[in-house]
Formats: sequence, structure tokens, C-alpha cells
Amino acid sequence: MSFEHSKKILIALDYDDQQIALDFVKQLSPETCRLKVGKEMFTYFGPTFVKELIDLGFDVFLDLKFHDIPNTVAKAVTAAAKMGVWMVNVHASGGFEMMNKAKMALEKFGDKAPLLIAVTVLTSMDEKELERLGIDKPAKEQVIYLAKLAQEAGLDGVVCSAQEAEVLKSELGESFKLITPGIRPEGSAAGDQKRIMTPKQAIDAGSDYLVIGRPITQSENPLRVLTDINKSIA
Ligand SMILES: O=C(O)c1cc(=O)[nH]c(=O)n1[C@@H]1O[C@H](COP(=O)(O)O)[C@@H](O)[C@H]1O
Repeated sequence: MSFEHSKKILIALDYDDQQIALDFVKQLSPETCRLKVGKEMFTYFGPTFVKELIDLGFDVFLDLKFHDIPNTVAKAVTAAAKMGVWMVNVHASGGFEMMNKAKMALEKFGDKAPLLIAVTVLTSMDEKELERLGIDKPAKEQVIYLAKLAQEAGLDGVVCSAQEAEVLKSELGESFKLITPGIRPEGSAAGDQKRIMTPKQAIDAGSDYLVIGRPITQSENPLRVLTDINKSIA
């Protein structure tokens, strides 16, 4: 049986308790999902926690969304590569030079370099929120604009919502990876996410990887939810 569809799920480990996170992770298999460590867990538990997950055999997406001057970001992604993560991200709005310098800094790691991904427009944002930032265009247009910039800068893909996946696949090509949070199985609470889709809709639209947190981690039976999601996209 192929597990390739399962490895499309990146579980967002957003916990404030390392032991609870590890107890959950130990019920999982690196064959059936990948893991994402973001700002909360990294700030509490740091590289030691990330390395522990890697030692358990998991591919880890280090989601720290770097956004700083080019030199600082290049050094930060270098540190991520040394940690051995599978994927790391930066904000596309940090600019072309920042993204390009970060990509170049990873070249020395050869085939061990993590995938470098740019966040376009956060999935928690809608047009109203963009307008408040002074961006007077539909979210989809802004996502396409930033994704093209990320591709030009040599990045491996972008974080976007699944609502933009179809147009990005057709404009930027099959190999440019689309990582989509804002995934909500039918009937689950949207919370702070605005541009959402179900797991199946997201895969059908062309998402390469689905980032899913609370619908799994805050459910009464996380393993059951994960299995159901995997079945729905198999
Ligand atoms: O880069 C990300 O992973 C990310 C980008 C984005 O635009 N939206 C977004 O929700 N995320 C992350 O994806 C996860 C989504 O979690 P849930 O909303 O709980 O499924 C969180 O850990 C977010 O930090």
C-alpha cells in the first residue's frame, strides 16, 4: 500500500506542553504524516525538540516565517539547515533580495538543503484585512504576485490558501510546491482562518501539502481524525 497521499499531511504541532506533543507524536508514523513546528513550540522548546522529532524519523517543517534583512534571514535558514529540517519558510513580503540570498545560502547543503518556501498572504487574512495594510487588491491577485516573485527568487514553493492553488499550479507549473494551511474538514470550526477549504477540495485544487493543526490536535481523538482525513484524500 502506498502512503504517499498520507505524507501530504503536515500536522501543525501547536502545543505548549512538550510531553503532550511527544505522547501524540509517538502514536504516529513517519510513513503517514510529516510534522510542523512553529513559533509557539520553537519558542518554548527550541532546536532540542526539533531534533528529537527528526531522530524519531519525521520530516520536520520549521515554520518560523523569517522576515528580516537579507543577511539575517540567510543566516537563519542556514541554522535551520544545520538542524536537519526538511522544509523552512520566509515571508515573501521580505522581498526578492531577502528570498534570493536565503536560497543561495542553502546551496552549500546540496541535496541535504531544506525546501525553502515563501509565505504569500496569510490564510487568516481576507480582503478587508489586506485593505487595512494598504493593499488594494483581491487576496488571490496578491498571492499570485508574491508567488511569482518567490519563484523568480529561486524558491521551491509557497504557502498560500487552497483557494489559490488551482491558478498557481497553472501559472507557475507542476514542480513549484504549494503548501496550504487553512484546511478545515467538513463541520470543523474555522477559528481565525478565513480562506479555507476541506482536505479533499485542497488536494483536488492542486495543493502538494496540507497543513492541519487544531482540527486534529484539539479533537478528542486526533488519530481518528488523521486517519479519516487520510482516507478522504487517498
Ligand atoms: O506558514 C504556515 O504554516 C501558515 C501560514 C498561513 O498562511 N496560515 C497558517 O495557518 N499557517 C500555520 O498553519 C497552522 C494552521 O493551524 P490550524 O489553523 O490549527 O489548522 C498554524 O500553525 C499556522 O501558524
